[in-house]
Amino acid sequence: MAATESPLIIALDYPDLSQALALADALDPARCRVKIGKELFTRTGPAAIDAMHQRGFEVFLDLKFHDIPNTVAGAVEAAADRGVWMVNVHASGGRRMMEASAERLVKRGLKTHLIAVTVLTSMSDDELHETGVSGNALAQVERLARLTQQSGLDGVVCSARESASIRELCGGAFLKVTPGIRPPMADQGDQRRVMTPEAAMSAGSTHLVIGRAITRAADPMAALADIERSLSDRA
Ligand SMILES: O=c1ccn([C@@H]2O[C@H](COP(=O)(O)O)[C@@H](O)[C@H]2O)c(=O)[nH]1
Repeated sequence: MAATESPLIIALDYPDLSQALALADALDPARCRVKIGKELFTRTGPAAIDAMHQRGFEVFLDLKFHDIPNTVAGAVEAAADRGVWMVNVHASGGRRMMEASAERLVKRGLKTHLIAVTVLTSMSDDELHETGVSGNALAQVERLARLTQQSGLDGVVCSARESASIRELCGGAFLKVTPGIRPPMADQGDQRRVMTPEAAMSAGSTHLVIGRAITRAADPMAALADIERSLSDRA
């Protein structure tokens, strides 16, 4: 499997494998990675991962594990044994959960990147307050990013609006994987903390997760090409 230099990760949020494969077969693993999330994985199980690997893609398995330390460490190990490039947990699961997961990968010599979700990009400050968090999203993302780094993980999932702060706080090598990416004029949908691809890269995101802006476009490959062009114009 060839590693790509591209920051783009395409979210394959489909209800069946055939739709995911139809897009994957049009994509080039040298130009992007793919993300398998809860919907596709719950429908297909590991078959989706294996199918993407057979096509040469590096896979981000986005199952956002959140459970007791022993359970999450076992799930992370199982994902890494499947050969995925990246897997994630919820940072709000706490230090012991994240440490147990990171230590399990080190103990087994598994190279899968382990990152933690801070505050979902669909959440506004008001929605966050409803869950009992008193500060705003930025303050909570910063708190959880610091905890994630101290726990030995490789980076976080955050919105691109927080990337510059997290770069400042945790350094450039710490991964900032940012969903909530919307090209100019694109429908925001259920996302609340969004940014354009160019602005996200300028803010310090290391990877951009893009789903519906490509998968629901009338011409997904043209939508991808537009995004790539916007990023190369910026460089
Ligand atoms: O905070 C988060 C964490 C994960 N996601 C996932 O990213 C994609 C985004 O899809 P779009 O269609 O581009 O909005 C999706 O798979 C989410 O599960 C996120 O959006 N926010």
